[in-house]
Amino acid sequence: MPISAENSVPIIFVRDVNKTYAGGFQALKKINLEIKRGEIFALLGPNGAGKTTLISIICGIVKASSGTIIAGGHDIVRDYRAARASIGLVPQELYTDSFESVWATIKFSRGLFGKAPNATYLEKVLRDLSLWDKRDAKIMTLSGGMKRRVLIAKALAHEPTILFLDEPSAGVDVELRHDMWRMVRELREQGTTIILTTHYIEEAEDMADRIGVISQGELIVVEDKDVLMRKLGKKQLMLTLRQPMTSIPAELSVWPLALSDDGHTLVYSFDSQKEETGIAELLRTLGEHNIEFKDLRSSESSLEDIFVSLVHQPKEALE
Ligand SMILES: Nc1ncnc2c1ncn2[C@@H]1O[C@H](COP(=O)(O)OP(=O)(O)OP(=O)(O)O)[C@@H](O)[C@H]1O
Repeated sequence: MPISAENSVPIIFVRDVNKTYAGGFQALKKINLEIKRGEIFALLGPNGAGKTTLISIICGIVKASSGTIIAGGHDIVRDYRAARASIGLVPQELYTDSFESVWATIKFSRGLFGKAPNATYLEKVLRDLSLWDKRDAKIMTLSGGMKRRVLIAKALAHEPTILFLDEPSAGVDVELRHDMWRMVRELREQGTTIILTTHYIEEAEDMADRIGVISQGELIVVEDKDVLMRKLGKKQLMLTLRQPMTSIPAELSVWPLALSDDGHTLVYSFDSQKEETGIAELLRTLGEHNIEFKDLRSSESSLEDIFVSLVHQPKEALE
């Protein structure tokens, strides 16, 4: 999407949002977040971290205890209808046991947001989701996967500029996942902003422009995916030894080395950001001590490794 003054303004502002549920549990702690127009933003976090709560607040389903949210230029409390009209939400749960047909349901959804009928657009949405043949079927007769497709069609029926997908891949088959991600990419190309939560971290690694990590109600990181991977990613060099070891020799104790349980592999962790990785010196030192290896390979941490270290030792990971 071309950069212009209009699309450089974030499409969602979340300011100092707190949420304490009726029982006294604080699910969100002072969340501040800006979502850029036209980006794919992945919100990651372990179970119960507060992802659905945050999405539900932005979509006006749950009320924040304090704080302000502007979505699509509208305050979500003072100007709820206008804010909500700019948002499409694909929720986690399937509450679609309706007697209505697929077509009637999405037509109704569009009307709810005050949009003029547009059969051509709705047909495209159904075709893109392979639902066109099912347009006259009653929703309650559809399979779980088909119902999920209907939820996506419903969310898109009023042509929202912001689309939320809450755990879109949970329990869906490969085909639907492919269709969904193809659509998401297409929507992004047309300028739609997409915010998703997912437990499939490889998916966020594939799809997202930026990543937010939420843990115990706090947003601990918001970063460009590539920057995050570069900044927090660690590399490892694995050396398969010619002779297994029972422990790391004392002369190598200054090196950050680990030995595999079977004693066959030495693992050297290094910071790929640094100019000096230390590999050349390590290999020289091994040679001096007649430690021979028969194979050598390197690996890079995945977003999943980074996510796990962030959630378990946020301070260490961010230092
Ligand atoms: N209506 C509610 N009343 C009280 N506590 C709630 C309510 N809804 C959610 N919570 C609690 O708030 C916390 C955050 O829940 P939330 O559903 O936002 O997490 P999540 O990150 O979406 O988790 P998951 O990955 O499991 O979907 C959890 O501890 C949950 O038990």
